[in-house]
Amino acid sequence: MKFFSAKQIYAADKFTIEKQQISSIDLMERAAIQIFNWLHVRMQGAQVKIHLFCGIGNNGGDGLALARHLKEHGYNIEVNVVNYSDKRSKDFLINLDRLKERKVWPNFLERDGEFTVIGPDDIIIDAIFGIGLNRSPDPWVARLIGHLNSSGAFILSIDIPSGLYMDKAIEDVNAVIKANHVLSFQVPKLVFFLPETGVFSNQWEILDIGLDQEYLKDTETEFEVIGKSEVLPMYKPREKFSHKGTYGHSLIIGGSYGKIGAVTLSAKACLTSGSGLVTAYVPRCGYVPIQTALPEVMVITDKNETAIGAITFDIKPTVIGLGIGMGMASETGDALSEFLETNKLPLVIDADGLNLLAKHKSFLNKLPSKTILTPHPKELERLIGTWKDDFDMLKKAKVFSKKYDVILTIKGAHTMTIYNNHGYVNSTGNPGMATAGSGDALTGIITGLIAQGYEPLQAAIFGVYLHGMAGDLAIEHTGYQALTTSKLIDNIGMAFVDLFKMPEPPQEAEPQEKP
Ligand SMILES: NC(=O)C1=CN([C@@H]2O[C@H](COP(=O)(O)OP(=O)(O)OC[C@H]3O[C@@H](n4cnc5c(N)ncnc54)[C@H](O)[C@@H]3O)[C@@H](O)[C@H]2O)[C@H](O)CC1
Ligand SMILES: [K+]
Repeated sequence: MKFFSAKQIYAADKFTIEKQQISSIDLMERAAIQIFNWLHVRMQGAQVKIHLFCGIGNNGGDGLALARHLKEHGYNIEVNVVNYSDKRSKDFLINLDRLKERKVWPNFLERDGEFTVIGPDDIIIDAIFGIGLNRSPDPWVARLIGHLNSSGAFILSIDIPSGLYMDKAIEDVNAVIKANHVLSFQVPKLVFFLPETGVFSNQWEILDIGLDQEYLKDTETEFEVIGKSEVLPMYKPREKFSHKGTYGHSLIIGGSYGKIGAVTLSAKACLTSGSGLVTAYVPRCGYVPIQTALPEVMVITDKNETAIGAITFDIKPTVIGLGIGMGMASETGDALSEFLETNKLPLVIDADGLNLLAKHKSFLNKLPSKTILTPHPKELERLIGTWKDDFDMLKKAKVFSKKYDVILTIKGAHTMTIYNNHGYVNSTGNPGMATAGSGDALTGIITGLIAQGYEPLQAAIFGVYLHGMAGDLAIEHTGYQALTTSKLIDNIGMAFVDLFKMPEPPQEAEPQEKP
């Protein structure tokens, strides 16, 4: 699914209105009915106090239309208009009139007014700002937002938590609604996935308001979210008359004294993701542990006992995964430098491999095109320098990726793969995966996919998805805390199987229009 900019969403509205021959107020009504149905299915008429806070734009208009439906179904509502500007939108005004016709009189909140008391068991509907926010809220609106956040009430945000911008960082974290749940229209918003802004939406879901599918399909976007429907077409089925040579030979280079386990995990993940053959290249101290732990994996040892001192081998691998547990010894750096001079094989580089690239920036010019780098944020910082905020980070990552023609897979709650000015945001994975060796497994999976003939960019995107899905399947038996990388690797097979599972049918009753 794509991430659209606010401008593209407005264009989608316009396109839909023209094509479906409806008016903008009809689209707003659809949006409000969807939200009403969502609430009504869950609340079943419960008389919990619902405080609606509506701005003066179309987000506020959605809130007013929702208030009307709630009123008509006997809910216990109180409507507040957050009167932050006199430039009220047309559809806001139409819905204000429709509400007044039903004898609902909103409170108009002004700069110097008092705010209503809200109990912790009440519900707040946040319809103050939507995707149209373009400057910081006035201090009194920020104060109101703080009042709502500290009320302890459940906050349901319409479209986006008020105070979040669609395309830039927050200036004042105290002027953003902390939503318990967000009902967002038609498409996910990039800010739900970025670490600094994602924290304002505890949970979110998308409501279909019938925007034109053709427009959504044909419009190019800078970022997209990667789910099952995006990776399924990438999957390469196994051929009946194939043999292990068909699926490539991966070489995993890394390890140092005390960190042989990293290579073991990576090699195992590589094998499990389908690489035909896997060889580990490790210092001598790694020979016995890897041969013992992984009988399927071949081992080549370095001349040195405890750290890699020369990267030379007489096998012909398809792809190399490099850097896990490798350490930063100066002779290892020299070995990497020499290796990069002549290497033409596709590379996946992680951990100390990345730290060595950051330490010797000249190495970056020696990387084959479309080398995959898999940094976590600290490793990324060493490569691209510091950033002001998430948007700045994405900008710098794109510049870096372009400069060196590398694929950047930036690890996090929503791992993002950046290449060719485009970002692919992963949707699988869970906090249990913040555990030792998780990244080593990812390197192994991506390497294993390249071995089988996946293009590097596809291997990075698909590998990240499978890694997250394996983690998601594993926690069903372990919970977050007890998830180990070994257990994640044990679930890679089922992550492939899951690609072909149909989604479960919805459990809820069908939402209804008005009775
Ligand atoms: N296709 C859809 O997704 C639909 C979405 N709908 C809803 O419409 C809003 C977007 O509405 P818009 O009027 O463009 O913006 P806002 O409601 O966010 O209103 C902001 C309003 O105020 C001005 N403004 C911006 N920042 C400030 C500020 N700091 N202080 C004062 N005023 C400010 C700005 O110029 C706007 O005019 C979307 O989120 C959905 O909720 C439709 O209802 C259906 C289709
Ligand atoms: K909102």
